[in-house]
Amino acid sequence: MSDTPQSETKLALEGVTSGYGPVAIIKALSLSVRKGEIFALMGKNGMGKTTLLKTILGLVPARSGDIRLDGRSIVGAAPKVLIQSGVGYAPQEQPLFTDLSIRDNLRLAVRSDRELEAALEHVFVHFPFLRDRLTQKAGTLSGGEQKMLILSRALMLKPDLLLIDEISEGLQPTVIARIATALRAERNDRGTTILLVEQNLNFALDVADRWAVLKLGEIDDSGTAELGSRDRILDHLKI
Ligand SMILES: Nc1ncnc2c1ncn2[C@@H]1O[C@H](COP(=O)(O)OP(=O)(O)OP(=O)(O)O)[C@@H](O)[C@H]1O
Repeated sequence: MSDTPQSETKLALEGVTSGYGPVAIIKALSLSVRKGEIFALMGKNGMGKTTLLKTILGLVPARSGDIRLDGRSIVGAAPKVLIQSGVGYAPQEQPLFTDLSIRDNLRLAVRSDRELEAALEHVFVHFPFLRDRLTQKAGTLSGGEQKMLILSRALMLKPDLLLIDEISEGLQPTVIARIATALRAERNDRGTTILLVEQNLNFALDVADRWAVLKLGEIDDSGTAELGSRDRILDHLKI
């Protein structure tokens, strides 16, 4: 997976090991994501997908190896600094403040009220329903609407690299289709690079250019999203 020329690489992991306490979850993993690419990382429960995203963001420290963004090492960088310099993160756990309004939840993603208005316009392009519901408490949104709000928050600072953790989990096909449209538009219009952790194979293969399967913290298989990928990935996801 390291055949990509350096000039076209947005994100490169080289021999990265990370985990919790003495336990290594990600094991000497190497992965490279090209600029403007949508890359789907799949794997069964507990294989380390979320840990990998958190390691990229610095929420879980890399014990060894290197992580490079646009060719520069980001190991040891503070998550806040990475987010302010163009990395968007839509976490799997519901990270909304349910008693706060939609506007206030989105306000948390930007540095000033001045930045807020322009950022809101950017997310309204993808999810126009939010425009009329800014004062509504986030906790009163449906599950699907909350996921769209979580994604909107990650999009507020117009990231160059978007890390998304199982956004499709528990969602109806119509909501998944809206999210797929938004992700394609972000990539096509702005060249955003997207690393997607997914269990929904149809959604992943619908939006992704390439995929990899993670097994016990290592890349078990990888390929381009094309006819034939489905059965190959399904084989890896069998219990
Ligand atoms: N904070 C933590 N402390 C200790 N172990 C953890 C912690 N978070 C996750 N783990 C363990 O790390 C392993 C990988 O978890 P991770 O959440 O990265 O997997 P995943 O592939 O994202 O799974 P899922 O698809 O179920 O979300 C699991 O065995 C999990 O129990």
